[in-house]
Amino acid sequence: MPGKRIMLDVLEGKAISPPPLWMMRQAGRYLPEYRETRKRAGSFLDLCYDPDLAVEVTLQPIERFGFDASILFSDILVVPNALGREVRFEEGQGPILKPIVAAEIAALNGETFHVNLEPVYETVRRLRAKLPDETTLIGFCGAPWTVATYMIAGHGTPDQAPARFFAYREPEAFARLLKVLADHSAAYLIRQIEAGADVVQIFDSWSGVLDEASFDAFCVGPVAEIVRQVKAVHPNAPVIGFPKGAGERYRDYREKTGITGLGLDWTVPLSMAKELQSEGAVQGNLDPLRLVAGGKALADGVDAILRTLGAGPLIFNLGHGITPETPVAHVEAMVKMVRSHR
Ligand SMILES: Cc1c2[nH]c(c1CCC(=O)O)Cc1[nH]c(c(CCC(=O)O)c1C)Cc1[nH]c(c(CCC(=O)O)c1C)Cc1[nH]c(c(C)c1CCC(=O)O)C2
Repeated sequence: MPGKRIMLDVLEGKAISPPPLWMMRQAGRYLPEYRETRKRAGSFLDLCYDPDLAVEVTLQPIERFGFDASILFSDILVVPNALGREVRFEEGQGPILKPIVAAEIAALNGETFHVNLEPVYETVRRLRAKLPDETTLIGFCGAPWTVATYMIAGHGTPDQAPARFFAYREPEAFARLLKVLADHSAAYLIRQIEAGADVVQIFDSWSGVLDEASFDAFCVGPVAEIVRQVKAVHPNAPVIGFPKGAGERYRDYREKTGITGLGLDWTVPLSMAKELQSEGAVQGNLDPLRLVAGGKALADGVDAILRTLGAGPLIFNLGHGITPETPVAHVEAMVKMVRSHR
């Protein structure tokens, strides 16, 4: 059926064979054409805020591989940046922010939030106009907990100890930070939907470092609040939640947050993924390192997912972002394997 966005059918609970396919971080450094465009932008954030260049890199993986979905090229850290926090990306180091202290949280200022993010909305509008009809356009934001971890530490850490300490030592300031982030992230997603995003995904990359009570309070609660606010304005917009590393807590994340689709990291057992699929669409979950390795490791990984989950509502994806050292030929091989599944 020409012009049909099959990923939206899957998010309504339908099984489609072969399943729709896209990759987290599909526009990025593993692509030579991305590295070329990247050289023309000043900083990484300049690239995110330049609609001409952001549209160009968003479309690169669609043109090369014909994925079923396109994800807006941006970063989760544009939200703190638009709230007035300093954010930089250092070559080979990842993000650097000015660490926020408790006393600064009350002063976080959303007055020019949407003005600052207007280039992102413009990118979404142009993408929807340029993409093939059958390509689903995904908007996104980071979950409040994950964004807060970078705001507090000022950089990536292996276990997010600075944010966990902050949450325990300054509970009121921390709750306020999560609330500011949830409200602004919801408003940001609503604007992306109004600009043309068909689906939005909430990346909770660091949900796996929390104990049970903190997971409920810092991940589930704020994501549920975002979903509530988005659905109040756009009741039919599908929302995908990706609580990376949530383990056992994947079991009730969808129900407690109200998300439509559930993004699975590669450690989620396929037997559990199959159970989760009985409640609605799942997305995932190939280990990105199988894609780097290629050959039998890749074929076995793809095959296991398709065999176990292929008869239910599945969006084929990686279990986390593609890594820069991935050979393009391995991506081509994966696309062929998924597309030949019947
Ligand atoms: C935690 C997080 C961030 N950003 C993001 C997350 C959540 C997903 C995840 O866990 O990976 C989300 C993100 N970042 C980027 C996208 C683009 C859309 C896509 O293709 O998926 C998305 C969805 C581009 C990017 N974001 C970044 C790059 C690389 C920077 C460059 O090209 O110079 C890209 C393409 C930089 C970034 N941005 C961030 C980090 C930690 C880094 C450095 C590590 C790295 O380089 O991979 C924060």
